[in-house]
Amino acid sequence: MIVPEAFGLEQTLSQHLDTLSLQDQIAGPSKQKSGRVHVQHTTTNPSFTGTAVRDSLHRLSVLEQETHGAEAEAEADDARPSPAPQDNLLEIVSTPDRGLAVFATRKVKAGTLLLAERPLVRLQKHEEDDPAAIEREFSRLGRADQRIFLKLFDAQKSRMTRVVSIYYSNCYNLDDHVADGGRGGSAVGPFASRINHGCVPNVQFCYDEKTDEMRFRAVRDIPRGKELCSNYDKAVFEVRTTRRRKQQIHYGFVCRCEACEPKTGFWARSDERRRAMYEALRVARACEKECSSKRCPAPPTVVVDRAIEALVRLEELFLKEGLVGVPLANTRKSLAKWAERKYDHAQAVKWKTKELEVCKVSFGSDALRTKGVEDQLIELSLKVT
Ligand SMILES: C[S@@+](CC[C@H](N)C(=O)[O-])C[C@H]1O[C@@H](n2cnc3c(N)ncnc32)[C@H](O)[C@@H]1O
Repeated sequence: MIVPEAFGLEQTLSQHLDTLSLQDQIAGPSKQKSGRVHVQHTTTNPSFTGTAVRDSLHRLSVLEQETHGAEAEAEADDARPSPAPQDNLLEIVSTPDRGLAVFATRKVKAGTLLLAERPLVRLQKHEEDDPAAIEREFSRLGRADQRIFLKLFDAQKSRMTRVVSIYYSNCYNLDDHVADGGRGGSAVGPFASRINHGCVPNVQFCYDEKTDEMRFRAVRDIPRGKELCSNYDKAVFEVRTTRRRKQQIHYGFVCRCEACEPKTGFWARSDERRRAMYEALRVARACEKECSSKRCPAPPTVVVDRAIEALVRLEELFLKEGLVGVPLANTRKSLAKWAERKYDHAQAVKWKTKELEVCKVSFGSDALRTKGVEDQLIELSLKVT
């Protein structure tokens, strides 16, 4: 995910999301630093369609068992531990129009941990803007890892070194996944870097600070042969033309997912749903502003009810559109907060329980956020008479 904040990009409605506690939606590789890079859609990947590409991936998680080469064995020293998913759930395939892509080799259930890998390169928050820091971390890699890194996607060809450009083309933001005072920053993972963007993502990124692992879980059931996609953008409520403009400017590609190039009546109405999401967010945001004003110590019932109505609508829209990961969790979190403001603890428990369900699926039971939600649920339950 990446770090629009860290790379000085426009905030637009993500500011609204902050207030609504919807801030940690972003989940994809970083946008290129605005003003510094002219991103063009180029691919250095081979374009042989439908061929599993395993040459550069011998040390990567899910393919590890079947692809250990002598060289990898020799250099596998500085070695990341084998990731949690041990069987070959995923494969990397070259596509004609979007470079390499990750596919499920068999049906997986929502909540399945698909990938867990330690970063090749990770930077602290204060270093992300510093090309010398990226070069330094790269130079500390073993030769095999350097080769893997240099084969990753490079979104641009000029103005910054290849190593720096590859870092910005593939890094995920870690800030939302660390405890206060934690290290945050961003990281590039060898396998994670091959996951493409989709506007209706089926995987959710999460970083585990304890194990230093980048993890991806299925947020819905994924059929065999389906591509895994994460959402690179926070702004899930934008319509396809806006998304496209941003994708072209910041990443240099045009998404052709079901929401961007609808082939059914249902997906043809995606923009309608996203406009309605935007409107619901706008109303909830206005209520938040009203309630946080100093002149309004206790929120009027009418405002609370308006906010809840808007957020319930938003929740329905997310479910309908299939945005069932972080956006849904954050909406339920906001609903629990508004129910509490109304002293309706039973409703607050209901929404917190629903938030917890999504967190377990999207982040896993041991994730920081999931554990935090569990604690909040216990506290809330004590208030229910
Ligand atoms: C982090 S890389 C993802 C893996 C990449 N396809 C590769 O070959 O390594 C990000 C780049 O992949 C391509 N990409 C990602 N999602 C895409 C999509 N939905 N449609 C077209 N290209 C996409 C873009 O070139 C983007 O800048």
